[in-house]
This record gives sequence, C-alpha cells and structure tokens, in this order.
Amino acid sequence: MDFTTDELACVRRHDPIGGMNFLNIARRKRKFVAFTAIVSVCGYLVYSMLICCPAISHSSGVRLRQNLHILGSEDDLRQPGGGDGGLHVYGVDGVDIHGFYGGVKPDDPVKRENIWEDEDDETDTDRDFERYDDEDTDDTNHTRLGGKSVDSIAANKTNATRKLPQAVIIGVKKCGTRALLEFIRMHPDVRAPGPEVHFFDRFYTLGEDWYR
Ligand SMILES: Nc1ncnc2c1ncn2[C@@H]1O[C@H](COP(=O)(O)OS(=O)(=O)O)[C@@H](OP(=O)(O)O)[C@H]1O
Repeated sequence: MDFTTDELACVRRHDPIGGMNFLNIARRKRKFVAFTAIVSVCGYLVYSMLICCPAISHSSGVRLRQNLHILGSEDDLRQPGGGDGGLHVYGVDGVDIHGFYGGVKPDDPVKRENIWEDEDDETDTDRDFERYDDEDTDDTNHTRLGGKSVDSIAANKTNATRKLPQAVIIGVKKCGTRALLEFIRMHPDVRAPGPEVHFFDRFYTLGEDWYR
C-alpha cells in the first residue's frame, strides 16, 4: 500500500491515531473506486444488452403501440381474407365513444373507396401516428384535429361512399376504452384509425357528411 506524505509524517511522529485515520481513509477510497468500477461495468453491460438485443428494445411501450397500429394497417387489411372498414373514434366530455366497422369482403367495391383512403402515398397508419401523436398536445384546440385542420380533413373525405361506423365503444373517461379498441382492431376485419375525431363534442353540427 502506498502512503502519502502526510501519512508517513504521522507514522514518523509516532501518531498512531492520525496514522490509523489515514489508513481508514485509504481503505474507503479503495472501496469507493471498486464500487464505481462495478457500477460502471454493470451499466455498460445493461446498455449493451439494450442496444444489441432487439427483442428487449422492441418490448417498450412505444414499440408495442406501433405494432398494434401496424396490425390494423391498410396493407394487412388488403391481404386475402382480410376485410376493410371505416372507424371513427369519438370523444365526448366525460364519455369516450369509439366507433368502428369491419367484415367487408376484400372484393367489395366499397373497399377501394372507403373512409380514410387517400390519393397520395401516405398510408393510413402513417397518418394515424401523426394524428394520434398530436392529439395529446392539441386536445384543447378545437379548430385542429391531430395536426390537421378541420378543412384539410374535410377535403380528404370527399368520397360519397364513405360509411358510418358499424359499432361504437362507449365508456366514461379512463375506463379503458382505448385498450378495448386496440384489442378489437387487432382483428384483420376491423378498420380503426388511432385518434378520437371528436365528432359528438366538437363537430356534431357539421353533420354526418363530415363524419363519414
Ligand atoms: N385492463 C386494464 N386494467 C386497468 N387499467 C386499464 C386497463 N386498460 C387500460 N387501463 C387504463 O385505463 C386508462 C385509459 O382509459 P381510456 O382509454 O378510457 O382513457 S381516456 O379516457 O380515453 O383518456 C389508462 O389509465 P392511466 O394510465 O391512469 O391514464 C390505462 O392505464
């Protein structure tokens, strides 16, 4: 063990108490260094596992939510045997209302002209993520919906064959309607966008044409 100049001076002065104190300090220093090294190594190992093991990182809540949306994506619905449908999700003060429909056969002509269908390359899933993500931060702004203005949404919904939902989920706030919807929309015959469109509490006066 190496002694500092002060420690050696204490020993030379035959100061056993001072010498012992320096010895204790030296032991504590060694323990602290060992503890820091162990924590650093463990942290590095955990970090490496998270980076290198996709199975672990994919288990995060965000990834789970994205997977749930992907399960209900347009591409999935176009697979043979899949259906198509439209979903509107509503929110009313104090009450959540989620609507959806599904079970339309793949060769049904309605399928290609259905709700939320766009002319551009943006998939419904992409748009749902945008709308869903924006909703939390923009909930009080009644002139916007999920990052899109009311006018732009209305412009997207110009097809006369757009349908009303076949079913709705109604529940008080925080009763788990979102979770129920996400489980139902995992079914390939169910079509469901992410955000609440707030038809009943914000846009009811615009009528069913806006809602379709
Ligand atoms: N199965 C089950 N068991 C217990 N709790 C559950 C379940 N599913 C959803 N939740 C919780 O319900 C909360 C969300 O409910 P909603 O989707 O109705 O929320 S909202 O009113 O639309 O904001 C939300 O609670 P908070 O996290 O406290 O907001 C969810 O965690």
